[in-house]
Amino acid sequence: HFHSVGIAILPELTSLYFDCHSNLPAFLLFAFKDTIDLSKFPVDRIRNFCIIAHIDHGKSTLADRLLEMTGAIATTDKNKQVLDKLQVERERGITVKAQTATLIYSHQGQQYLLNLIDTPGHVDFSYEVSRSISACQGVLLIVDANQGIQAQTVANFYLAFEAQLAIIPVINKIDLKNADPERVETQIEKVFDIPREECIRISAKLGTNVDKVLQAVVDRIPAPMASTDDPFKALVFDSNFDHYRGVVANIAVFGGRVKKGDRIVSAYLGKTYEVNELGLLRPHEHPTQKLFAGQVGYIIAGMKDVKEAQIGDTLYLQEQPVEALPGFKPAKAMVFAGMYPMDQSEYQGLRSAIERLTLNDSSVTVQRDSSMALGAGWRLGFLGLLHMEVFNQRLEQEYNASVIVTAPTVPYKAVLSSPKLIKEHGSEEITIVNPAQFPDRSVVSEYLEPMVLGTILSPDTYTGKIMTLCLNRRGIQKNMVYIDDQRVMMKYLFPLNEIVVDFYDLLKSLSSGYASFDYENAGYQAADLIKMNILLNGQPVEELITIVHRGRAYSTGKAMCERLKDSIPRQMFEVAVQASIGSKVIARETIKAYRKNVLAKCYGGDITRKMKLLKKQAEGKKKMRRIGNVEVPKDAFINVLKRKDK
Ligand SMILES: Nc1nc2c(ncn2[C@@H]2O[C@H](COP(=O)(O)OP(=O)(O)OP(=O)(O)O)[C@@H](O)[C@H]2O)c(=O)[nH]1
Repeated sequence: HFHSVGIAILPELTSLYFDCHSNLPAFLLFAFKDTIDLSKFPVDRIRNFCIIAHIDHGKSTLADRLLEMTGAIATTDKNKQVLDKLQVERERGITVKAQTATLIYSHQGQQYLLNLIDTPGHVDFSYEVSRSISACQGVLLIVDANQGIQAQTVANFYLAFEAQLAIIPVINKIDLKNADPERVETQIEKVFDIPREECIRISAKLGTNVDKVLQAVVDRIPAPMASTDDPFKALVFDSNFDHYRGVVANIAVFGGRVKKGDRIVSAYLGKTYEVNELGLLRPHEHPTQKLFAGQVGYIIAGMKDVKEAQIGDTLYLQEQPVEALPGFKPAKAMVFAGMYPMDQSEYQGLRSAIERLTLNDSSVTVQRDSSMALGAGWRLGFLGLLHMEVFNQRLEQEYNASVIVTAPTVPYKAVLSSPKLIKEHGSEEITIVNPAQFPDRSVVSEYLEPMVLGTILSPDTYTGKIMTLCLNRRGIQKNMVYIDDQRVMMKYLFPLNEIVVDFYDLLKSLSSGYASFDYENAGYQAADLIKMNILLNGQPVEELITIVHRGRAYSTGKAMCERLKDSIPRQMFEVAVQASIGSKVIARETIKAYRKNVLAKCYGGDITRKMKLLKKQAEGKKKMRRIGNVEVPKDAFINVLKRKDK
């Protein structure tokens, strides 16, 4: 038996041998390390938890330390943010997709199986947090010892609190010079009503007190309520797509057991599949023979599309049907934008890139769309603007696709008054995700706009500026409380449209980075809305059709024209930039003519330099969209919406 194992894993053995200076212990160590007998972990020695926090408070760093301390990964400098696998995640230093890892931890002579789910901190991805929470019994709520409680700390706390999970407050970054754990403990007592004695002070970076976190996980988080004697029942809490093996679903087993070869049914679609592979995520896939009640792992069962492994779906054995678990609400798209290929010849390529990317992100909604100006394309729905930017960046980076993205819009509603239209749509109320299709006032009895309840936390020195900003964005203050002697928490009701593009950036800059913001859906409200067109030399620009509040039409139109003037380079002729409502022009700017001669820099006849410059100019042009005879840089469509409130 040893011989066969030894040959199969020789490279690992060699390196272990050098570490240990003795062949045999290394050999045994590896042999033990690689075989996990899951049946040795009865339910009472399993803990399922996730780490939740405001962005950058150190979730991923703490996850790395926990993985290292339990031997799931080696202690090297290379293991920074091991769970952040995507290129965008590493570049932007943010977690976009929740990841799972199983750890084996020895505590007071017992071995425990700990399932850790790392979650993203940004508001756009709070949907990932709520689904991670549904697979857990407890959370580590991380708070930065310097920054204290922030908006997402509050939002995430309530997600865990409402799900009745055990909450372990962890104060991170105590190594920082300005760390003030005392003050953070006061905030935790005041805002969350958790006694300060329950807080664990750590430095995830240096590893200080991280062992106490592991102990607390075992001592304070209850074991899952699940029994291996029940019929098999599992919750799909995440899924992703692998080109070779199909859908890999992450599951939390709520009862019974499942093994390779079993025939399972997805409750949502009622389809039957055969289990090809299953196992743990440590954090890389680690196949096992079975998965038992209480455990968290992955399963591959020949599903061809992530839609077959719906998040929140229940899996059960074909011969033992069970009642489906409650599941959870599907993610709701809050921001819509059109996506079109730069050139219609790239349509097929872009289609397959979008298809492949959405295979892995089921929260993006895709509808085919077409426009006179842009040709055939799609209208995509995202959870927020960052989500949209990340998706766009992934399209460009991972699939080398070049796309035109139209100005983002929120889902408005209209209550129709025309019986003909009501019949056509099959209902009185319609949702409008494409401003070009905004119905005229004459056929509508009421327009409705989506609202959100925003939470802002900030040092009180910025309160005045923040209140002015909120007022400018049609915000209505609902509440304001002090969470300690210097910091305030404010609640505002906003139209989603007013905060979706740049509110967060402005809030950050006017508070020197100290204020934080989060929001949740707050239904719809009636609003006086109109459609505004932007024209370039008299030609309407479809990407820039905007729905505005009537009272804002003039100022928004003026600001958009001004910004468009700044984003469009001068052309060889004069360009008029206009905003209009119906046929009435409400604002105008002029871009003066200018002749750009790229060859002016070349003296004489160096032909290769000349060719190089011409090529560079042609590449620059590819990033431009031609409207009438005007060249517009493709990022102008989004930049033009970003306001510069004072
Ligand atoms: N000084 C100090 N820095 C830390 C500590 N823990 C994390 N950091 C740093 O804080 C920054 C953010 O840490 P991450 O672990 O990426 O934070 P996160 O909460 O996972 O961030 P998101 O995934 O984007 O929500 C990184 O630069 C870390 O190096 C700590 O204990 N001390």
